[in-house]
Amino acid sequence: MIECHGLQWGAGGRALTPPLDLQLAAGSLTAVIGSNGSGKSSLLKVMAGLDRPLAGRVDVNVPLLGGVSYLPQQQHVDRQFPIRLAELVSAGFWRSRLGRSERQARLRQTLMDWGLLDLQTQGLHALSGGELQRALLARLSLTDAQVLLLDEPEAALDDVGLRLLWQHVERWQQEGRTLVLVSHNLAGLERKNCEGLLIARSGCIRAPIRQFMAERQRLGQVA
Ligand SMILES: Nc1ncnc2c1ncn2[C@@H]1O[C@H](COP(=O)(O)OP(=O)(O)OP(=O)(O)O)[C@@H](O)[C@H]1O
Repeated sequence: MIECHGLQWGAGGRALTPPLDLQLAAGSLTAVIGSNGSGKSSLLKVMAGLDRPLAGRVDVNVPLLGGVSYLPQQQHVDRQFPIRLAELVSAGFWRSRLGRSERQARLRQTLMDWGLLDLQTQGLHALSGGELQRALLARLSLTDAQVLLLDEPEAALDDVGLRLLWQHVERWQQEGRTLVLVSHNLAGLERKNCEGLLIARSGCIRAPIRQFMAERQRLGQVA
């Protein structure tokens, strides 16, 4: 579903890792891990088509428009932008074929699912960090995209929010969607039994998260 061929990425013309060759199957869940500044978010942006690679290429076997959904880190959201929470979430309907009444029903249900119904008329500037994160995830959960790229989806969420997130991740997997998420929460990922991709200057390593946990001492800092 996602293939990287000799991929190099980075800022200011400086590649962050040696060339990466990678194949992620449809329906897979991959956690991108690595220390601060190693290049995880930058990799996700290249996969999402938001940044160009320095070398090599990424092939995503779905249309980039509508086939791929990207969850940014919330510091990239302009909180002064004059829209209400419900309008932000509704952006998930972009390219949807649902009619007006179906959209209204689905929006209401999604706001309820994420505990946001009472906040739907609130401006973005008036939301807490966790509320904004839930809204961004609610927007993502309205899309039909087959590829979901999530940059630190756990950020700012409380226990209830985390439970909702992982319930959705499970559902998206059952629906056969391909998920790539950036995380620093290795212990949490180990419990989900997911695949990892360690981003490091010396080279990227792909292995189950439990293996990274087991070899933490030998590998040094991995998240
Ligand atoms: N717009 C930019 N201009 C210049 N350098 C940048 C830019 N964006 C990122 N970088 C640099 O590229 C490197 C990788 O950044 P990136 O955000 O991908 O790291 P990360 O692994 O996601 O880090 P973190 O765990 O801290 O979120 C860092 O050294 C960062 O300073």
